Amino acid sequence: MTAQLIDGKAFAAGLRARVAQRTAALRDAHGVVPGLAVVLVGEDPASQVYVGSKEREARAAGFHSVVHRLPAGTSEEALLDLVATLNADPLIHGILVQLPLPAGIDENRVLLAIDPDKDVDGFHPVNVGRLALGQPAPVPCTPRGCLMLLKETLGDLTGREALVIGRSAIVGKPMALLLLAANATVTIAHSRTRDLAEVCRRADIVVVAVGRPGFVPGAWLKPGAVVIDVGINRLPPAPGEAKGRLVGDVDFDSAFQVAGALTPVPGGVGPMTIACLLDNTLEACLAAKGLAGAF
Ligand SMILES: Nc1nc2c(c(=O)[nH]1)N[C@@H](CN(C=O)c1ccc(C(=O)N[C@@H](CCC(=O)O)C(=O)O)cc1)CN2
Repeated sequence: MTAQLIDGKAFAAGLRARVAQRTAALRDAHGVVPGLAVVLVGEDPASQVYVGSKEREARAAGFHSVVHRLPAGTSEEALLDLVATLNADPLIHGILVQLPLPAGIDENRVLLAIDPDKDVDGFHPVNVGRLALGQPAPVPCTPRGCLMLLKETLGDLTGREALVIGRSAIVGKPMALLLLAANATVTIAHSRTRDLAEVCRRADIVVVAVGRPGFVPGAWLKPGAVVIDVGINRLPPAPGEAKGRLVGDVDFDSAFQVAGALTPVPGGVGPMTIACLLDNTLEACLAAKGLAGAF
């Protein structure tokens, strides 16, 4: 038996369509249009692609969509001024500063400047605290998308042994909190974890976010485990290729033989990130208008 492929691309398309429908209903009933501002500093090629997709998908959902593209040499103070302007803009309900920022800009200071109620990335310390305390908060988009795919695949996660490999603030830590809130038994593994293969073999759910191509081989997996691969790594181009292939943090071919279900790269977790961003923005807009839960 080989693994079921978890189609994040299709799931994300469905989520985007639901956001677009709710957005149209909100506009028709109240004349309110969700506004998303994305800030990109510098010319990182991958970030340019992601920000372009965010702009396009926000428009397609019926949002007021604004992108601020700033040169790499932008000062931290200028960026903070822009964030303050967006915080005060009543047409903007969600603000996202694309990461990574160029060296020399203090990422934590910038994220701290975003109004927590407009922080559709869920990276502000207030929202991190709310998530840790189980209070309503915007949830970081990638782990939120992973949780949706897990629930779609497994249903109730109660009592499942879940392993998160990676402890970043953007993926690993919020992922562990979300799994805990879903009543899974959660282990976080990282670069200092001893005998990772053994820890992995006990897990019903494995979420991998380490940024190392093919890091988890099929031999580490419990047969039937559900594997969520967050990694997006571009390999060097093979002879005759213009661009290298995209691969995940899981060795797909060997994992496919052992896992019960597995996300592909591309087409797994990645598309969920932008779909969840749209959903977080709509929720932020509804909350700002006192309409949470109404659409
Ligand atoms: N402020 C933020 N910065 C970054 C975030 C984030 O959530 N907030 N996440 C990543 C990048 N990211 C969105 O910003 C992102 C990554 C990947 C994808 C995606 O759809 N990937 C495709 C493949 C795309 C390709 O061909 O290159 C896939 O996996 O199928 C969307 C968004 C870092 N920065």
